[in-house]
Amino acid sequence: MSFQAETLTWGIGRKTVLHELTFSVQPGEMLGLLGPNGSGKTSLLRLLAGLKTPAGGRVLLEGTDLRRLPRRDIARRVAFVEQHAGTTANLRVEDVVRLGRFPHRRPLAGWTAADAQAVDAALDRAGMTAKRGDGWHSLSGGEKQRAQIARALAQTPRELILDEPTNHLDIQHQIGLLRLISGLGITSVLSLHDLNHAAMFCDRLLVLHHGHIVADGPPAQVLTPALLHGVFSVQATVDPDPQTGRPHIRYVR
Ligand SMILES: Nc1ncnc2c1ncn2[C@@H]1O[C@H](COP(=O)(O)OP(=O)(O)OP(=O)(O)O)[C@@H](O)[C@H]1O
Repeated sequence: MSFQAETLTWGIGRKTVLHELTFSVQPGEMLGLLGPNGSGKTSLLRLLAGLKTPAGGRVLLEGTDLRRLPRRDIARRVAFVEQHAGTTANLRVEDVVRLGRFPHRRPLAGWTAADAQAVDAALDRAGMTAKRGDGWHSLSGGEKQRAQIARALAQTPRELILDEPTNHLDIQHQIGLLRLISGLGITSVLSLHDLNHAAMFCDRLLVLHHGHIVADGPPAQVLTPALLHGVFSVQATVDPDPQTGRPHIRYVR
């Protein structure tokens, strides 16, 4: 098992945001996290990345409670692309991507050929090689997003967590990014708002509603008209795509 959440609960002040969530993520699986605005997706992703501490229950990473793992050990294998991640420093794209190597570097050790190779490969996979020398502030929103993804890939993670990674991307780059993630062969957990994209690429979908898991399974099992109406308050028909057999949603206006 990559991640296991056991009766995971988190809240802020008196408000419980996530209610006793139990689920697991298999190694190599691409898990899509769906839910309306405010349903708790970002909170859950931050708990999985060890950036928040559960109020109840726990998160296990390959069987070990995240709270027992040093931050650096987590960073060596789990990469997190946050929503609105950025930097105020005037760094070049390449410098931002190089930050992904930090958890792998030993104190006083220099920059190695393996570090350079990981950065080059990450820039290439994220389609950012041509922009590597550009200043952060000169990038468009979508380019910043892809540079953050390159930073995460430079970390050579075994688990990749992404919070709405297709935000700000044009359609070509949305599809390209989801294809890239699904082709990595590593465990990934990502929140998405485009349900058809989730159906096209994810192995499994987990749906949150008011901080509760209301569905967990393969896309064809999860994305039913009843769920779309009950959770997302939309009328839609769902048919299997003739080529892939995966569900395709048509919304009713
Ligand atoms: N630091 C915080 N302070 C106050 N409320 C918070 C905080 N973090 C989360 N919440 C609340 O928890 C709930 C879930 O928020 P979260 O950002 O996890 O939802 P989400 O599903 O990612 O939403 P969206 O799709 O809009 O990004 C919201 O009601 C939010 O206001």
